[in-house]
Amino acid sequence: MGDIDGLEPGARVVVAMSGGVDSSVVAAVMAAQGFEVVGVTLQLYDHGNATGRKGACCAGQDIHDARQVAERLGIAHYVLDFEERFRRAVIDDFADTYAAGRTPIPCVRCNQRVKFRDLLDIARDLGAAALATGHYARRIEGASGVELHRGADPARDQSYFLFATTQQQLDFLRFPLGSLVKDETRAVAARYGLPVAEKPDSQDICFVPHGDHARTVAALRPDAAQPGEIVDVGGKPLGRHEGIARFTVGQRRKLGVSASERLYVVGIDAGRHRIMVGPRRAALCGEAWLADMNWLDAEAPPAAGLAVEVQHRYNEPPTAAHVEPAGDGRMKVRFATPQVGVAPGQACVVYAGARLLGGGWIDRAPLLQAPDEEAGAA
Ligand SMILES: Nc1ncnc2c1ncn2[C@@H]1O[C@H](COP(=O)(O)OP(=O)(O)OP(=O)(O)O)[C@@H](O)[C@H]1O
Repeated sequence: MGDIDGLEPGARVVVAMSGGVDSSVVAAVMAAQGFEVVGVTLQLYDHGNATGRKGACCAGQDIHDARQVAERLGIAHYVLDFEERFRRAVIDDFADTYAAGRTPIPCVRCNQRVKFRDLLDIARDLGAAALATGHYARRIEGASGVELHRGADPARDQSYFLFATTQQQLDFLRFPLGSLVKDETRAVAARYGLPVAEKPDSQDICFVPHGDHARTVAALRPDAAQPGEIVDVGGKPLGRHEGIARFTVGQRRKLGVSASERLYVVGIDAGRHRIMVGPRRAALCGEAWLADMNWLDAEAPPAAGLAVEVQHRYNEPPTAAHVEPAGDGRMKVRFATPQVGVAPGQACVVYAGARLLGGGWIDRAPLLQAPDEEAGAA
């Protein structure tokens, strides 16, 4: 297992332990290699709040699992109450983004605002030489600094969620699972007799029970759950919906309208609680404007018109594109092939092969065929 390079033998390392199999394996392997491992688990949310019992239900189980793994390994382990910070930095942003008709990615916000900021500071305060996580991404020492690369397991690669990582954070981080595939991780867990070796993979968004994100948003921002109209690109009503938070641009399932051809969400008008749908040709987008761009190689922002590959959604394959400054602080991406599902709020991440160069938040993604004015654009 690679990627613990640059650390002195026996150095103190903080491992971010979620209670899942991945970070448990990181802790086990680093402890076995002689590092002084300090496990830290963040209490991020608590579905047991309603019962008044702290740590009840899922979050509590994960903390319990992390504690058991730490005991088994004989390492120090701390649980930190981050609920308030996580709510402010991640959950509120998640709800606000949906309420604005956009599609959030809470995992990036969590890495950016919680794990790689507050937790990283705590690791430094604890005198650690590094903060290690169970992310599937590779960190490679390059000629001009540390580079971030896709994880070796294409089905697990999490580099997309790490696009907002700064060079300074990357210097301190370690991703020891980056060169493994998940089956290997589970085999290592079994070899070390970790109680979580068979634990199922965690759900998509840790703080959303049963994957029902619309319900979570509705509880926080009732406005996003207001019913509204579903219209075609000409503004003609086709049906009704139960809240804009149930939709993302590019969505084609569970639209609740029947049509002779397959329909996609092409726009979400939060002000009018309106979802606009259209056939594939109406859903195509040739360009996107990215805000809050983060380049990992700060010395070398790309030349105008840099030819790269971009990924505009986690589950989307990368696609050829040109990236250039838009002149207003944003970056403009021109897709070589028009794309469907370029959703404001998602990240558009720029790669050169397996190397992650940077990324930004999709701010605006105009459709190739502008819809009628009255229908309301994305
Ligand atoms: N509550 C938490 N406390 C501390 N670290 C965490 C927590 N949640 C996640 N992490 C860290 O962030 C990494 C990536 O988080 P993610 O939610 O994607 O986990 P995962 O891929 O399901 O991994 P795992 O099997 O370790 O849960 C984890 O491997 C772990 O190092």
